[in-house]
Amino acid sequence: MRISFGLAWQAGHWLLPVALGAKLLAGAATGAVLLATNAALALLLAGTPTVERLMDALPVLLAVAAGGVARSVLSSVGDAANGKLAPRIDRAATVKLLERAVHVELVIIKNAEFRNLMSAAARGALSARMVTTYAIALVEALTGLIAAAGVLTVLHPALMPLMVVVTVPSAWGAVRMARARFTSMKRWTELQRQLETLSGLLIDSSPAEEVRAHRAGGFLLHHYQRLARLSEAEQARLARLEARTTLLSDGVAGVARLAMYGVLGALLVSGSVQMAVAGTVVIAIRSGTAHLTSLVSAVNDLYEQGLFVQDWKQACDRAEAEAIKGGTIELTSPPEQIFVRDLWFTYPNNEQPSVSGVNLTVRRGEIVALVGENGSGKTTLAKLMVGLYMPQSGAVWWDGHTTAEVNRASLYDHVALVAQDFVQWPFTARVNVTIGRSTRPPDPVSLHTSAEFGRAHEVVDRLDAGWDTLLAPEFLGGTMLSGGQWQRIGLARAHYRDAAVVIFDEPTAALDPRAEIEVFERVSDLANEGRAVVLVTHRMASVRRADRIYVLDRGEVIEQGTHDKLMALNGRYAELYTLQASQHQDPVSPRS
Ligand SMILES: Nc1ncnc2c1ncn2[C@@H]1O[C@H](COP(=O)(O)OP(=O)(O)OP(=O)(O)O)[C@@H](O)[C@H]1O
Repeated sequence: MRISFGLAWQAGHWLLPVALGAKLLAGAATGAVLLATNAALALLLAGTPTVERLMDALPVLLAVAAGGVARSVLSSVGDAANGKLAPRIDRAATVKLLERAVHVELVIIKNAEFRNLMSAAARGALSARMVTTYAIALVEALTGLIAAAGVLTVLHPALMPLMVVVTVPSAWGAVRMARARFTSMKRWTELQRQLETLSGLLIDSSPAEEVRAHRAGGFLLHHYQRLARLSEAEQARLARLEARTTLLSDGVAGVARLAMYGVLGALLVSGSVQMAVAGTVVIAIRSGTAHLTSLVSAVNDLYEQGLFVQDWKQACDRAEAEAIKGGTIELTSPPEQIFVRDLWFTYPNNEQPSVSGVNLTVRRGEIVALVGENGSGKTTLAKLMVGLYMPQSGAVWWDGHTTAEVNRASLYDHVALVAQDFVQWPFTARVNVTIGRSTRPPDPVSLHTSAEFGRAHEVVDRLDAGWDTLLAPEFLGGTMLSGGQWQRIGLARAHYRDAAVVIFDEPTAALDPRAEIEVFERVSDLANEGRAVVLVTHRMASVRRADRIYVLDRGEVIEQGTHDKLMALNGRYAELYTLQASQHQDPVSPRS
């Protein structure tokens, strides 16, 4: 509640005190209505009902009605204030989480444990508004209950215990069911997530080909049915428990109510209480029981949602602690050279380092190629070079400063990235390119040049709305691009970024041969224009023109030099190159 109230204050200032205050007064109004009811009954039941008696009681009856109206108005004011506040809390909590998440170190954001925490936190952000809503309901229920108990005590000291006796069975039933629902919900949530995953696989478009061609649908459906039956069994168990609990608590409450009427009768007969008081007692106990049930359910809901809010808080704190720290040195101009010295890097939870004792240099105007078999550490090394990961030992120097010393935002300003899994933004084609430099207003001239660079104009020319076409088939009016068409957009984006250091990580994997050759020619142009280009690729033919080639094996540089030098060495590079070249040269006889 403390966390949610903090958010509520930030998001809506006086809305929370207004909501709480209104509900508090609504609860107090319940007490006033009960007292007025008692007074009205006393006047009406003082003797045989006559018109005069009714007229005498009229002001008190009007007070009862006014009290009821005031209670409803106050309660509605509370609801309205909360209605305005809740979405604001939602936004405040979600934005806070997203603001922190966007600054978390890359290596942490990819960590599975952190990912779990983040998905729990996303749910927790929504729970923050619910905690406030339940807290407000709790205030109303608690004050209503206190008011009913207070009125009973004022009427006769023996009456308060009567209410306790009558309300305890209902409270017991409510608590028992709340606990059972909470325990069940924890089991049910896991099951529900599995069910959602399975139904997603059956409905979504990306696995659709394999679901059909490999006929995986039956297998998935079978599992869905099995889990759904488990979920049904859990719900049926809960329904049975609820029926038993309600029966028991209602039965005991019925007996308790009988006892209450017995005691009330005895008090009436002994003259300890008046008939009017007895009537008020019945109303007060009913009101008290209703408030108590709301109270128990509000406490339970608060507890349940509170756990999720704690997840949210934990994720926000963790994200803050794991934020990119970086140094204070601002890189105002691009580096002339990047050199890597005795670099070591191990991913969290991995035992083997992915980069071991690497030394390399790349200067502006050069193309440096990283080659090696799958998992040899090429991508990791490239990310270390541009400060996306921080080395555990050794350093990456950008001229005279290490990547650990500089302000990382100022460093990223000089980096363009065409990653293996570059993002297919669910925006228009134009935004998909200009997002490369989203801090500047879109520039049509640069857009045109960059589209030429990536041969993206050929893709855009064929789109119905050209640059304004939405590249997201999942939204209305959106269209779908092929893998190679997307890659062209990705290349244009990296070019549009206009950065001095460009990382190409398998930039042409999905391109047709003609486009691939053209792109590699343009990569050379980028270097000629004075950029430092790091090229990660398995296309051996395209690394021939690199100024230096580094061959990696299990995180280590095992060979380095120009194409000619490495071929003459007749080592791993020569082996990989010859292997790939022979695929195109060896005569192939048709299968008989
Ligand atoms: N996020 C990660 N968490 C843990 N280990 C990782 C992560 N990313 C990569 N690795 C591991 O680091 C090693 C090097 O991976 P990297 O992606 O750098 O290789 P690569 O040479 O680029 O491979 P490929 O040619 O297949 O793209 C691999 O063993 C991989 O399993």
